[in-house]
Amino acid sequence: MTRTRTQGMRRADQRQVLWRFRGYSTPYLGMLSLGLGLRICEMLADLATPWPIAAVVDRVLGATSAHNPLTQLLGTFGTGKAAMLATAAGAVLLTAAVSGAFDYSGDRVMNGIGERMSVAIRADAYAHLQRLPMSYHDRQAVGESTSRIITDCGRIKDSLVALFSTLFPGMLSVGSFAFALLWLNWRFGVIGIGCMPLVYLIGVRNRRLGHQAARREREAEGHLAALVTETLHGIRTVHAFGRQDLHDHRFAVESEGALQAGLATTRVQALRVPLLELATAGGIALLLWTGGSGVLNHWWSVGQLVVAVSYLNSMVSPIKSLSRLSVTFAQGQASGERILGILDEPCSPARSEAGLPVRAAGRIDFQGVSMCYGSRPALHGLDLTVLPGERVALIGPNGAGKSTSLALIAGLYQATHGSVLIDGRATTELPETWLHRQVAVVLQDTYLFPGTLADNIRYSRPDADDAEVAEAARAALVTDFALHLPDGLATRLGARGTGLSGGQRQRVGIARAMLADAPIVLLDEPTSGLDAHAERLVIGALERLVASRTVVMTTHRPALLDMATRTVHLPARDTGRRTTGGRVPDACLPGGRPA
Ligand SMILES: Nc1ncnc2c1ncn2[C@@H]1O[C@H](COP(=O)(O)OP(=O)(O)OP(=O)(O)O)[C@@H](O)[C@H]1O
Repeated sequence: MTRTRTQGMRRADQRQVLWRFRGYSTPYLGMLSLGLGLRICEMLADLATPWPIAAVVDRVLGATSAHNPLTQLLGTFGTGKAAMLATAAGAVLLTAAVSGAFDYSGDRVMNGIGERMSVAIRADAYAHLQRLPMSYHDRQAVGESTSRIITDCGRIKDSLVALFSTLFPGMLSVGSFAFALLWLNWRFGVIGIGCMPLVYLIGVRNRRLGHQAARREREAEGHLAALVTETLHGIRTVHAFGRQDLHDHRFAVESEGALQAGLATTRVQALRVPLLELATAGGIALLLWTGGSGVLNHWWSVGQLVVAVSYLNSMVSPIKSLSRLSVTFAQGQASGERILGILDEPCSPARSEAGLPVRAAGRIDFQGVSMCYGSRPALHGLDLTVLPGERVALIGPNGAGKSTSLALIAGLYQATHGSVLIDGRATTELPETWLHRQVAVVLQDTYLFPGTLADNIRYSRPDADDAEVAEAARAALVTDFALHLPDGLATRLGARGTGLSGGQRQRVGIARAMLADAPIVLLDEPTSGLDAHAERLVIGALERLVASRTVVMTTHRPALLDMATRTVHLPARDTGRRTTGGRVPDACLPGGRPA
């Protein structure tokens, strides 16, 4: 009983998944009507297709024409047998050409709707993913997110294209042929319609099995993508330690999962065709038997039986396509769930900048701030005030929470207890866009994007003109090494800035921060990986960056510490509280609140 209820609920949820994307079709309702109109015209041409053949059978080849109203039309261009055959042949060609033209236009319109909708879904999912808080990205592997945006959106596209180019026209075809059979003779109609429930049941069963298999397959593929991305990110380490075999093994384990899920999908697909063939062959056998008896009893003509068999045959092809859709939709549904898994994650709300100064004075307050990453505590009861223009260095052992403190100022995370304030306003209440303009960050390793050196400097302020970029590059000592590059600041960088040394990348990071011209500068161990010479150069650049700004830095390097006007010591987590008090949580509850 419970199981049945759960299954029922799950099925309702599944329907909801597809329904949730309906809003994306609104801009294309006009196109949709046009596409349906074209499909109806195509359908009418398809319905006319067997009639010239039937007329030939009934009037030219000598069968009875009494029951076939269209035989008269055969004589339009002459009543000689040759003329009538030529008329029938021309009519067959004409209906095929008309049907083909409508098929082509209908396909273009309907496929276009599916393609456009899926592009919009992918764009929204990507935009939303980028705006999700760091806590989401911490728990989601990069490869997994990539796989969702690329592969899952691709599967949704396949489903939408199938919906518009196969499901709608297929249902229209099946319905029209069934109706035409009914119009020909109620017995034919009953046989045609009788096949449908069986076909529907086969489709439903396939969809249910296919959905489970597709969900397992997509999860396994997501894990594979995560594995590949992580290995390639760490490819230098892989080569340095020669551990390719280890990664081969991990890949093989994940691949096995994907293989089993893929095979399950194949099994579902393979069963579909024989079941369907059986159902439709039964229908045609019944039609031949009933139809043949009707011809023998002179209830209808041979030509009409030909038309009926042709209609039933024509019903089979869309029915097969429709049943094939069950697996496509099952995959689309599983992928839809994974995309909704992104779209349903809450982003921080957009806030107005009204009443905020263009430029903050630069005061920072930590008021009893504690921070947990999930259930892992990172910072405990920190009270600290940094006045405008001060340069504070946070020092302490590894894991004391120094980087976490900087991340809280930059608004990358929210404190689980207490508040971080900028000019007296809690960062959680500030609009993200405003906060990002007030805070510039130089990290331990500057990430460079594909593009030129100048593009990478301009990343912090896209509206900066060339002169401003060149000035930032000069002040951050980027020009010194850019002069030796083939195209200066216009030199294109390799992926993640390959071709530049660590110190050079840091100087580009400093130029970025300079161009941002923010009143608050955060330095997170910006010289930690550099040799003494590179460090001297980077510190030279940093001295220009920090002038007359509020600076909070973390560093273990004495040369950088010399730039600080004050140092604050953060203790190791288990040694208790920091200087000015605040309760120290021993653990964090799973919800992220300090215990
Ligand atoms: N994104 C994260 N997810 C989960 N735990 C994290 C994350 N970032 C940091 N931590 C944990 O929080 C604690 C504080 O880390 P943090 O990086 O702030 O320390 P730190 O003082 O800057 O250390 P270090 O001197 O080694 O850079 C550590 O125990 C760390 O493992």
